[in-house]
Amino acid sequence: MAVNRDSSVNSCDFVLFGTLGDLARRKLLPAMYQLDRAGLLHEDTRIVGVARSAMSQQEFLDAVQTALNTFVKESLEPDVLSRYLSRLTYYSTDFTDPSGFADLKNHLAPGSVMVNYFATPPSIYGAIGKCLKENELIQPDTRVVLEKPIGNDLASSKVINDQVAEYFEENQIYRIDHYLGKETVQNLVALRFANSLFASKWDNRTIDHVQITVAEEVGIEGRWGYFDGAGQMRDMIQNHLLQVLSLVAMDPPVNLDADSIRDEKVKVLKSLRPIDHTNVYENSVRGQYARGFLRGESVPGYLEEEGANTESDCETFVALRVDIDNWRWAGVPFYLRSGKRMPTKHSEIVVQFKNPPHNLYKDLYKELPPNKLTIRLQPHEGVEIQVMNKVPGLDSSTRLQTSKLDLSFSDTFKNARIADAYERLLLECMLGNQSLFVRRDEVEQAWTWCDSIIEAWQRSNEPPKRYPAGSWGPVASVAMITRDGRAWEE
Ligand SMILES: NC(=O)C1=CN([C@@H]2O[C@H](COP(=O)(O)OP(=O)(O)OC[C@H]3O[C@@H](n4cnc5c(N)ncnc54)[C@H](OP(=O)(O)O)[C@@H]3O)[C@@H](O)[C@H]2O)C=CC1
Ligand SMILES: O=C1O[C@H](COP(=O)(O)O)[C@@H](O)[C@H](O)[C@H]1O
Repeated sequence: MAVNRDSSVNSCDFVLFGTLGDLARRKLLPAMYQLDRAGLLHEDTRIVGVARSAMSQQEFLDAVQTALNTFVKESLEPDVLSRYLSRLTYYSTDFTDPSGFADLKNHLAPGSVMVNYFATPPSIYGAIGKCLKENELIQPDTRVVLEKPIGNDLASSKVINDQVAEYFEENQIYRIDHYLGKETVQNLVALRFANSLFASKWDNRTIDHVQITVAEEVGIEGRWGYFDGAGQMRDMIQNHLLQVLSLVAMDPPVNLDADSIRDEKVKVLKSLRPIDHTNVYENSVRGQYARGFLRGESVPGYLEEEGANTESDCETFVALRVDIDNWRWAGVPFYLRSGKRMPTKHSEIVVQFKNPPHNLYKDLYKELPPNKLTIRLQPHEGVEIQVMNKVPGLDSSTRLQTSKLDLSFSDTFKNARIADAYERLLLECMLGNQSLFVRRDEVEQAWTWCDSIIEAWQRSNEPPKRYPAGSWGPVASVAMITRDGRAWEE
């Protein structure tokens, strides 16, 4: 059943800064096409692509069509394509030159809400804000969408947030974490709060521990320049994994309003037990992939990637044991791991429940296999519950077996298309709903916690542990969880 809310999108001027860049071509322009195809763009909505290169309108349309041909999975529908292309205009300027913005208003429709998407390096967010302001292009209903990373640490994130805050109020700022746009991540909230089965069993009385794995098969995809200055901690943990953890661990929000949800998420982030030089060895593992095999093919190690600097100690894998020091989660560890060049792309949350207080089947099992709730984020999106069952039969002694209640999205919601995360996020932004976007205090709290770990790693001066590409990371990550008498879900 649909949540009752006004989903009609007002007409927007969607102004895409960095329209010729990788993100715009791979994700944003295709996502807008899909929204148009689904009838979710107002007929007056326009898309203004802004970039530095001089280019004619026709050359721009050709470039967009090439991007759509390459990155839209379905074949393009001619009538949708022509409607979509007719919404587009190209505007060329340097984003740091206010005089270059003088004509931009001629591309905007009076009465439309202006949604500015900064698909550019964060270092120029402030400069673009200044140019918009000086050209009187910022109204109270104007919005701005910011891409990650917001900074490289707490200090630099504050600088970027301060720069943007000079021109936009917090209720105008939409910070992207594309994991929040994934269907399965949104389903987490529904699963937790629309089912009494879970709502009443979601704390340290029933749950033993939680695992969150985001494994990527890809390496750094030619992005050495960016990635080597970031590493997996900043690239994935600081944002995506901590956002997922917050949704798993948060208390029930008062309602589904953006700030109600974000208030609860930030409380979780504030309750994360700090990891610093005193406890970093027990609670963290850093790894870096070496040459290995993926699907039978030899793949290069991190230090052999294009653009590589052979000295780099940058991590491509992180495993963490995280404690949440609050009433609900005291004594329940959350194990997080994320890495590049894992055997397969595979992201999931596993909630492992405690065993019943007394084992009636000790003749069969010294310890009963635990109930597990697995939320498969991607691929094969779905939810699975591991339960114990009696094996049918007239045997004199009872036999038990673990089996799975499997709610695969593709089987359950037949023919439902799983929208790309950016489609959902762009739509919500045009609707003016900030609940799937990250508030400033969340970003800064996440940085505070991650900075302490990064600092402890730097202080220890220990290089990351090597793991062969195509494996599940360094053995030290297995040792970390085994010390607690637990095991990673494989
Ligand atoms: N690509 C991805 O998958 C992801 C990207 N991001 C983030 O999104 C943002 C954009 O990334 P991406 O698309 O990969 O980057 P690109 O470098 O491919 O694109 C950035 C665009 O910004 C333009 N630009 C930069 N400076 C100026 C300027 N002063 N004036 C005018 N144009 C300028 C560039 O123009 P020109 O070509 O003329 O230099 C380019 O078109 C970054 O913050 C990145 O971290 C986040 C998640 C994933
Ligand atoms: O933000 C990022 O995410 C991708 C992984 O996203 P997914 O949707 O494919 O799971 C990651 O590869 C990239 O390094 C990072 O910047």
